[in-house]
Amino acid sequence: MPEAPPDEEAALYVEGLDVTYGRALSALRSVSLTVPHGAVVTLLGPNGAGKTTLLRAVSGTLRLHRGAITAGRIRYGATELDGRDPVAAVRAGVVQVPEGRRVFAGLTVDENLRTGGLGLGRRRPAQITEARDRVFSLFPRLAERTGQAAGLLSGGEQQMLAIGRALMAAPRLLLLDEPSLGLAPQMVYRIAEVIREINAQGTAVLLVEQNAGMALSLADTAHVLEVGEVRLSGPADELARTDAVRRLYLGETTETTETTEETETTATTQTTETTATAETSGVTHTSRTTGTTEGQGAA
Ligand SMILES: Nc1ncnc2c1ncn2[C@@H]1O[C@H](COP(=O)(O)OP(=O)(O)OP(=O)(O)O)[C@@H](O)[C@H]1O
Repeated sequence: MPEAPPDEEAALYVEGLDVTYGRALSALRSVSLTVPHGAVVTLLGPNGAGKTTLLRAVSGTLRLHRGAITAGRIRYGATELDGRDPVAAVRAGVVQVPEGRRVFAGLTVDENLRTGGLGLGRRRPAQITEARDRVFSLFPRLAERTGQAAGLLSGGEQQMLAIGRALMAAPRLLLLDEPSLGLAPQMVYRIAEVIREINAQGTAVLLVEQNAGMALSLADTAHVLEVGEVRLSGPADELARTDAVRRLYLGETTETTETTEETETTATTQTTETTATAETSGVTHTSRTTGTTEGQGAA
């Protein structure tokens, strides 16, 4: 067994990150967060908030989408990640499962899995077998369908395959973009179980999810992104009790709860010049002064 890295060497640090697409579109502003070794961290937020952009920046796939980091930094342990080099991210142990279950429809399950971890260069056959065994123990259905074309799998099975392919690179940090999207409730439950299992085996997870209930039940820490900025951060269970999250992301009609006495910065606050943060019961609200407010519902 390789020696486990010290915690800080297997943690993701995003510091003051700005990302733009093209010349004009600012998608992220001053975003900072950490994914500690072995943790599950979730990003919530409405459509267009910048969640996928953050995952792309970390996985080095920004340039493929004509995006670029214009300020701030990302590092995984000692490795600097610049948003432009997916191979560097994979080599550092950071692998993304993109939204939309992208599998190679014309290739078999086995061939799809073999494309996982290609950026790692030459690996010993034993390492590949070990990675495949891990995938098959998590997803026995894939083991039964190794010779089947991926395009003929159900939506849930394709999602399993997409996650399985990422696991073939033996990531220490897995980036998951909307893994439950469009799946039947039973399959959503299964995917949640799998995420828990992957994490229990020592892989940290940065999870983007529209299904906030599922995401908050899995995560240690949660951040709410709105219009490119982190607006709320804290332990997932505490965030789940705030009025803003209950109303906007968990679909509840809220009355003020016993646990949240603070004035909330809701999803409706926009724009800004100076930043103020207030901490109450572990939840950090980041609000911007001089802002206008305007309704903006959750997706
Ligand atoms: N390739 C691109 N080119 C230009 N603008 C983009 C591109 N990808 C995303 N954007 C814009 O960047 C902003 C953030 O988008 P992003 O997809 O990161 O948000 P999101 O929170 O993941 O939303 P969703 O849940 O809809 O995927 C949006 O305004 C979006 O329109």
